[in-house]
Amino acid sequence: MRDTIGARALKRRQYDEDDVRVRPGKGSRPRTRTRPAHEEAVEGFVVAVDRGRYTCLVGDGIPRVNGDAPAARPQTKAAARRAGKTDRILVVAMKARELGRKGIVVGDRVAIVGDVSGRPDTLARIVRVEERDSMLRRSADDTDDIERPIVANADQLVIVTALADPPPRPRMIDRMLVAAFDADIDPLLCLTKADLAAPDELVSLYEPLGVPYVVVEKGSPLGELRDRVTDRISVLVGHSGVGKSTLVNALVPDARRAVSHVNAVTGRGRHTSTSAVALELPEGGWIIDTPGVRSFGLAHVAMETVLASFPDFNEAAVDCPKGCTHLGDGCALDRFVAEGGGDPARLESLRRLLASREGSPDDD
Ligand SMILES: Nc1nc2c(ncn2[C@@H]2O[C@H](COP(=O)(O)OP(=O)(O)OP(=O)(O)O)[C@@H](O)[C@H]2O)c(=O)[nH]1
Ligand SMILES: [Zn+2]
Repeated sequence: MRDTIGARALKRRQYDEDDVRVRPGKGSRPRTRTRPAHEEAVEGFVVAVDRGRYTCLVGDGIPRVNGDAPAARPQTKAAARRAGKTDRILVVAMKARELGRKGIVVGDRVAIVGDVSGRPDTLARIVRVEERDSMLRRSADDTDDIERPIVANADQLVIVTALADPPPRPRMIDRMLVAAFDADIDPLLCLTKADLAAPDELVSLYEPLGVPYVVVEKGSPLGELRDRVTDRISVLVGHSGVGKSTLVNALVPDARRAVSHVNAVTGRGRHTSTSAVALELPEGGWIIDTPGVRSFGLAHVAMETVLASFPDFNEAAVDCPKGCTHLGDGCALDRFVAEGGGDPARLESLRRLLASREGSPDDD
C-alpha cells in the first residue's frame, strides 16, 4: 500500500516538473511552450474509450469524488440543474505525447487542452490524468500478470448474477469479490431473474460474509438497487445473459441513445460493444457498463490479498505453517473446515482461485 502511495506521489511530482511549475530566478527559464496550455486546461471525465480516442464529459456535473472531504459526492445532474448549470459537452480527445504509455480509462478525470468546443471533427488533447481514487484491474487470464486497468474511480462493483438461466456461479462471484477487494471498491451482489428461482441459497452463502445484495427481476421497480447506485460510480460486471443490459436500460431510460450518442461523437458510428461506457443516472451518479469484460484474471493480485478477501478463512490461516500455499498438505484451513468453522465449497473456491493463479485451469 505504502509503495503505491509513494509511487503515486512520485508520479505527481514528475507531472509537476514537466507540466506547469515555472520558478522564476535561479536561472531557470520559464517553459513557455507547455505552461500556457496547461493553465488553460479544462477538467473532463472520460465516459468512453475507443481505439485511442477518449470521449470526455466537460462542464458542470462531472463527478468530483477525489476530494479531501470524506463526504464528497459526485455532483449530480439534479444539483447542477438546481444551480442552473447544465452545460455539458462531450469532447473527443487524444492522449498528449507527454503522457507516454500512461493508460487512460473510463472513469478517469483528466485535464484537456485544445479545442474543447465539442464541435464535430475536433480533437482535443489530454495532458494530465488526475490522481485516482480506485482502479479496477484484471489480467487477461490468471497467469498473465500484465495488469489491465478497466475502470478508474469507481466506488462500487455491482456483480450481476442471474438466479437461473444461466445458473449462478458462486466461484465467479468469489472471483469478482476478490477483484473488488483488491481495488478497494465496495461490492454489491445484484441477483437477477428472481421470477425464475429463489435467492435463498445464494443469499445464505454471501450474507454472512457481509456482502450487500439486492434481488431484482425484469419489470420490478428496482427501488433498492436505484438507492444503492444513486450518487455513486458503479461498475456493472456479469456474464452474458444475466440481464445486465436489461438492468442498464431500466436504470438509465435513454441508455441506448446515450451510447449511440457517444459513438456518434467519436465518429465511429457502430456500437462499441467491447469497451466500457459510463452512463449518467437520472437521480445522480454513474453506472459503467463493461460489455466486453467477461471475467477477471487475478494474476496481479497477491496471494495474501486473495486470502484476505475471504473473510471467512483469513483469520483461520494464522494457524497455517509458515509459507503455506493453502492448497494442501498441512494447511490449517482443512482442519478449520473439518471442525465446522467454514464452508467446504468456499474453501474449494478459494483454492481454485489460488491454484488458477499458478497455472491450473479454472473453469469459471
Ligand atoms: N425471466 C427473466 N428473464 C430476464 C430477466 N432479465 C432479463 N431477462 C432476459 O434474459 C435475457 C438476457 O438479458 P440481457 O439483459 O440481454 O442480458 P445481458 O447480461 O446484457 O447479456 P449480454 O447482452 O449477452 O451481455 C433476455 O432475453 C432478457 O429478456 C428477468 O428478470 N427474468
Ligand atoms: Zn494454509
